[in-house]
Amino acid sequence: MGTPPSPERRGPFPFCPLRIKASMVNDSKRNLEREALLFHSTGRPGKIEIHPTKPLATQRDLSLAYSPGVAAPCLEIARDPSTAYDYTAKGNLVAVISNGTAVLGLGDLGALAGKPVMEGKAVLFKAFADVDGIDLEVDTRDVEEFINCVRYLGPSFGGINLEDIKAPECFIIESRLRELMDIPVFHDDQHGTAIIATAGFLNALDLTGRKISDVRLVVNGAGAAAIACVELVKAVGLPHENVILCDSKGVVHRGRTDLNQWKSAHAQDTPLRTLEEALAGADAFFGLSVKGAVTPAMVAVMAPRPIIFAMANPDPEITPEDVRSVRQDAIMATGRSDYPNQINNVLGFPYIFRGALDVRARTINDEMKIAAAKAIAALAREDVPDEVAAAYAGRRLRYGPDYIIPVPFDPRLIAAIPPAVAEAAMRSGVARRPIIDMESYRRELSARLDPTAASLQALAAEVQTRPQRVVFAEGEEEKMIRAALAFRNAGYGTPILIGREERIRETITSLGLGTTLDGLEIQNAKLSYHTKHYTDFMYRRLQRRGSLYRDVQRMVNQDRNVFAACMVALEDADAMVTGTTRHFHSCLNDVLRVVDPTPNELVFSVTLMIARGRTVFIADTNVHEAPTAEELADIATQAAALARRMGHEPRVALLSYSTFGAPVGRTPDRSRQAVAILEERRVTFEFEGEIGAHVALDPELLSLYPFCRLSGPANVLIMPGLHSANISSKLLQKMGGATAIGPILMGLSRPCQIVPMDATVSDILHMATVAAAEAGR
Ligand SMILES: NC(=O)C1=CN([C@@H]2O[C@H](COP(=O)(O)OP(=O)(O)OC[C@H]3O[C@@H](n4cnc5c(N)ncnc54)[C@H](OP(=O)(O)O)[C@@H]3O)[C@@H](O)[C@H]2O)C=CC1
Ligand SMILES: CC(=O)C(=O)O
Ligand SMILES: [Mg+2]
Repeated sequence: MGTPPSPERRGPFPFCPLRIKASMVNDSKRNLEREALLFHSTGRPGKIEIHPTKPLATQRDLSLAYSPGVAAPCLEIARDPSTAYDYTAKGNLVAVISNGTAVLGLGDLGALAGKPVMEGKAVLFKAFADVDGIDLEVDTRDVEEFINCVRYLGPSFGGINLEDIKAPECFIIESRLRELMDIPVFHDDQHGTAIIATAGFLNALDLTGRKISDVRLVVNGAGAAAIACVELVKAVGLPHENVILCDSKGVVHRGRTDLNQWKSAHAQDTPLRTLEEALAGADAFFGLSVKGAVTPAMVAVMAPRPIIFAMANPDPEITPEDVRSVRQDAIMATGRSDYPNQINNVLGFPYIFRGALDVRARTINDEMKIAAAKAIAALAREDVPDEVAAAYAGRRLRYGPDYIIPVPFDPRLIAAIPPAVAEAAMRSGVARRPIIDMESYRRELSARLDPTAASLQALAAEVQTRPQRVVFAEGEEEKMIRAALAFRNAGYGTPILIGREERIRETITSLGLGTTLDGLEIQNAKLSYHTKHYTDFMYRRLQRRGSLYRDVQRMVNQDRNVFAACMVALEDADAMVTGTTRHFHSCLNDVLRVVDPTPNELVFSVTLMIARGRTVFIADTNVHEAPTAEELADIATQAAALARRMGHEPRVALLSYSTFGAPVGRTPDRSRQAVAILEERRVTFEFEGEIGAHVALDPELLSLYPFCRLSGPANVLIMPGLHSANISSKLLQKMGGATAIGPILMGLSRPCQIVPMDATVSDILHMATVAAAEAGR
């Protein structure tokens, strides 16, 4: 590793290029599995926890939340059950209920083993549609026992999302529970899948110029998802005789005596017996069965411009690569997020329940399902706004064969699907609380979502299209190695680990993270052929700042941060990340010895805090102990620019303990002067101060100051000093349960990021991505 590369490997990036080999693909799969296990087990095990929405700190709180006060809402609800929606969480709460008999396409794993999927669905409910989901795993395969367990849960929830229950039991369970309960009961694998598949199908028909009445569809799988998909496409116009269904025994035909009533309803009088025979000349294929059920030879004989939706999870019936090997004219979709056209019920259930809950629908009927399918199909045909396209950079998000369905991180989904569902519920008479003003409902829906997830996704996508060489300075540390491998596997570019190759290799092997170093680069500072060049560079910088040549030589040889920063400064790498073994300031000093600040910018840090669906940018969380008014104005300006880059229209508050002059003091003066400087600079973002955090974040308190120039609660909080910024962000994390992204180091002329010492692998990966995105701009 320490020898110079051969001349032909020199160039803008004089190191080994990223090579994708079979061993890397296997490693990547193994890494994903290991990372998934660590993801689920790190910190508090699992993916969800419950937060109270009311204070419970005093005797008074206790007597309101619990006995004796709680008696009042109990009596109100007893008198008028509909007030349960006013006094309890019922109206926004959905139970994700499973017995684990058809967990994804993995089969009957049982109730307990299905729990990670159900927790995942609960998380998606929250993240995409602000619905509170809770998973309930019911440990029985007996239909009656299952029904009896669920039927009495109605008072607790606004809706029931049944998940991963195999056919045919799921049909009986769902239809009986729908009769027994007066809240929506929705089997996601049936209807969620059917809605999304139908939306994609309508668009694929449109793009291939087919009329639904002429199309011949073959469906592999005759279980929950497949039967529901067939029923919905028939409901939108596909003739019954045009659909051939296959199960594990082949074509579902009239001559079979082993069919249940749900399969029988779709059986055809046909001589066809196998999937292969059925696919000859077929226009379209839906796979809702198992991995690998379809071969390239089968799709080779389909009609011209075939529509192929291989939706088994986690692995499709046939991969897009295998389809492409025989059919370049196919419209191809899978259930996965790593290929174009993801036909997955994640696009449906959060939003369908959002709409149904918001009108307190009694049920989710066919009108609501068809309205959802049409809304999704219509959204895909609309022009994709820049911020959505940016989140999937490198993918052509324009209505066409590779974009027949919106992408999951499209923030327009929440304003498009729930209103369609709610309107259909009102039209079909199942809405118990109709929405009068649809326009303001749409606005409310958009405001429910925080743009941070989409903007982080945008950064990741940006990096995937412009991969970068990122130095992971503490290259022998386990967390850094794991983050570097994740960086490589995500296609973000080449990670460069600083350290001894043998040590790094041993760690990778002992972690079971594969055997290949392909796509990774290792630089041992002591042996590197760069050392001389870097030492000369550093000596030029430090010779008049008290350093002898030998001091500088030792620094480059022994200090990984200095070596890594030299790589970045001299453009042997694009960005760096460090911080897990030394304190922030020590790392920052190392970096500042090598990398200059951007002219006219201040070096400081911003931390994004995400709590309860709201993001605030807090600055300066790490660098300036007592910023001057001028510095506060610079921090405000640079932080506002970052917020804007991340999809948030900045509303900057210069915080203090004082609000508009009360009480007076020296610290508020600095914030007030900073506001005056921003006024002079005629900046193009909203700002206000000095102002207390409680006022800046609360629209009601803000309304007490009608002259205040913030149009809504602040989202960029400029603290008067390091103590308040640093302490409040840590308090938010530790006591408020906020998620932190950062600190993001601002104002350096080359991208270098320093993670906190307790950073997780995901934190390091996030910051490497932030640094790489900055390098790519
Ligand atoms: N993309 C998405 O959003 C979704 C995808 N799915 C996927 O659909 C698949 C089925 O799920 P679900 O309907 O819930 O499960 P079910 O258990 O209800 O149904 C499975 C069906 O697959 C059939 N099957 C199994 N092996 C084969 C085979 N080799 N050839 C043909 N058919 C076969 C079974 O046949 P038999 O009746 O003879 O046993 C059964 O009809 C899973 O892979 C799941 O991940 C499900 C929901 C959503
Ligand atoms: C996506 C989903 O629900 C499934 O594969 O079961
Ligand atoms: Mg499922």
